[in-house]
Amino acid sequence: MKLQIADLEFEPLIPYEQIQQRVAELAQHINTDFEGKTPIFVGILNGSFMFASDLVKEVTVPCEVTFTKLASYFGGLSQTRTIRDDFDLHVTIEGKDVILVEDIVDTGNTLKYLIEKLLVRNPASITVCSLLFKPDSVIHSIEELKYVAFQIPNVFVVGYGLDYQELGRNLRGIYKKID
Ligand SMILES: O=P(O)(O)OC[C@H]1O[C@H](OP(=O)(O)OP(=O)(O)O)[C@H](O)[C@@H]1O
Ligand SMILES: Nc1nc2[nH]cnc2c(=O)[nH]1
Repeated sequence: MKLQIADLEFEPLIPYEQIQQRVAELAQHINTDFEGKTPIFVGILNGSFMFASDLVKEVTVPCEVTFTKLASYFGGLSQTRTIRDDFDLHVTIEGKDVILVEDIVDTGNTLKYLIEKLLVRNPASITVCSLLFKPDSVIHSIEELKYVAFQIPNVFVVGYGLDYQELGRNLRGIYKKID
């Protein structure tokens, strides 16, 4: 089933059921790895809102949940050089185990920026959990990236929180751009 979003066509890549299954598996890993701890999940808005919501529902260790907002694609297909820091974390992370929740790691630029910013606040640890990872696109490798639901090729995707021109975030599955 093809999908038109603004001027581009997309086709299905990952169905909703498969996403739910992998999200539950990642949460199980987190439950095991963070047993006895109280991590703080930090969702990176906008793209991570749906993933963060589904992920924390499967988490059974006590945890905090908060969000920060960064943007650099501004609805387009490729990254601009500027990272816009829309809103910062307003909770202290000193001494806490931070789990950053991303929808996608592409060049790694967003996470590099955010991790450098948060490290000076002296968290106990920083770990990254991302729904999608494009290994062929990485410019900055992120050693904190421990949990990945799906590795995908270097294609532009929308759905399940991800947008094209701010559209498509509400789609249940993930769709890839048709060339
Ligand atoms: O690894 P990178 O190349 O930095 O790309 C990943 C970032 O790009 C997207 O954000 P975007 O700027 O599109 O903002 P949004 O989450 O509000 O859609 C996505 O949510 C990641 O934060
Ligand atoms: N919507 C969307 N945002 C991105 N940010 C980095 N890569 C992507 C992508 O493939 N799709």
